[in-house]
Amino acid sequence: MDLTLQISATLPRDNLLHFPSKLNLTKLLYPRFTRNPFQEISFQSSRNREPVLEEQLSKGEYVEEEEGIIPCDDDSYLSLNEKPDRNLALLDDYEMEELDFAVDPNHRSGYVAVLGKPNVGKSTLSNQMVGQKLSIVTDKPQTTRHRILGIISSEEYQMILYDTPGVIEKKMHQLDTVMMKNVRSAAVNADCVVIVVDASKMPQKIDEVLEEGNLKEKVPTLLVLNKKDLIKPGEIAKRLEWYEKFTDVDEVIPVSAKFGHGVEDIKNWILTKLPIGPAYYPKDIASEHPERFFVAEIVREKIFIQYRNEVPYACQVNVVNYKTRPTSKDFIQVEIVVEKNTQKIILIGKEGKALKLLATAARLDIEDFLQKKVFLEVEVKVKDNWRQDEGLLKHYGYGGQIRAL
Ligand SMILES: Nc1nc2c(ncn2[C@@H]2O[C@H](COP(=O)(O)OP(=O)(O)OP(=O)(O)O)[C@@H](O)[C@H]2O)c(=O)[nH]1
Repeated sequence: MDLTLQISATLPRDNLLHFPSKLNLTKLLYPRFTRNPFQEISFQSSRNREPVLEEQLSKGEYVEEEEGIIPCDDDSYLSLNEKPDRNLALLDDYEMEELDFAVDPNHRSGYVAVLGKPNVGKSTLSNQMVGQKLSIVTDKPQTTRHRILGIISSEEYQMILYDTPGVIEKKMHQLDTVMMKNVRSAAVNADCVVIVVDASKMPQKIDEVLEEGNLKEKVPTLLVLNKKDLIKPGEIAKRLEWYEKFTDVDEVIPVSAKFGHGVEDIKNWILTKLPIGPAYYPKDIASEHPERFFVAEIVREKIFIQYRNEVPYACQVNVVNYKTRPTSKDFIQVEIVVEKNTQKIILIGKEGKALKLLATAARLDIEDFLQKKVFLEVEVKVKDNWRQDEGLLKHYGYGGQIRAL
């Protein structure tokens, strides 16, 4: 039984990202894990911390919580690696009863991997399908780093969507290699695959994407010809013909993800490919990622929008402290990790103006996302070559596990 199953079986159902039934808002609550009560707790202020402890903290062996610095056990992490066993189901009795899926023998559910090269519109499409912005979207390639899980439910079905990092040929950093692993692990569990290409570009073979996805046996594959709004109808017909002729996919559908055109056609295609079976998640849940994951992604999106060239790619955003306060604004402390001091200087800007601008833009979006006021504190740190450091990459969640608290 993997960790995801255990979590969902033991946690109250309010701990996942929900779609409230009446309000068209998102309420996010992140999983709270029970800690081993016998775990040793040490108190130490950050000012006079031992260097060894500092290193263990940065490697993720220890974690700083309200009660002090405590050893970080596996229970502190949420595994997003495995596809849960449908028969064990993630649902407790209450949820099973609520879903009443035994009554509907035609209910369908399954996993869908959204694959493609960078900047083709995978995240835009995934957000449109989920009906909510879960993945960040920018005009720069390679902004998606993790697999982002989005859940689309109706009475008759549940589609579990993985938006993945763009497939790249040249892997410059260990981070790129890990990102491609995330593509593979999304594809390997998929019941069907959606490959997105940019219709405004000359047609290209999709072999590289298929190879990176490591699709062992043939799964139903849809090719989505995105950004059709950028070309003339006659051109769309030509592209369609080319992809039907030169790729081994089951169907080609032209869409404009940005404007939502054709998105329903994609959903209908997926639906015919999903196996019959019960839901994996309660129906009002939109994602399994915790609140802090989306907060970090919003800050990262703002970095991509505000800064140019290499700087955004050298940034890692970590939420180091997240306190919900019933009587005042929630307190969120974020660190931006860069690789060089020169990048830190650019991020902060003259008299701290650039960082202030960034923090304000991020705070406004976070408040919009969480539907509540927050106090956001942003700090910039330098960690040489973090993109090459396997331990740090794992700690930052690139190994398919993210901090749950
Ligand atoms: N005109 C037009 N632009 C689109 C469409 N879909 C996406 N875009 C734009 O294309 C750019 C890239 O979109 P993303 O959704 O971030 O692309 P991605 O494939 O997830 O990118 P990576 O993170 O590099 O993998 C953004 O500027 C989007 O606004 C579309 O249908 N029409």
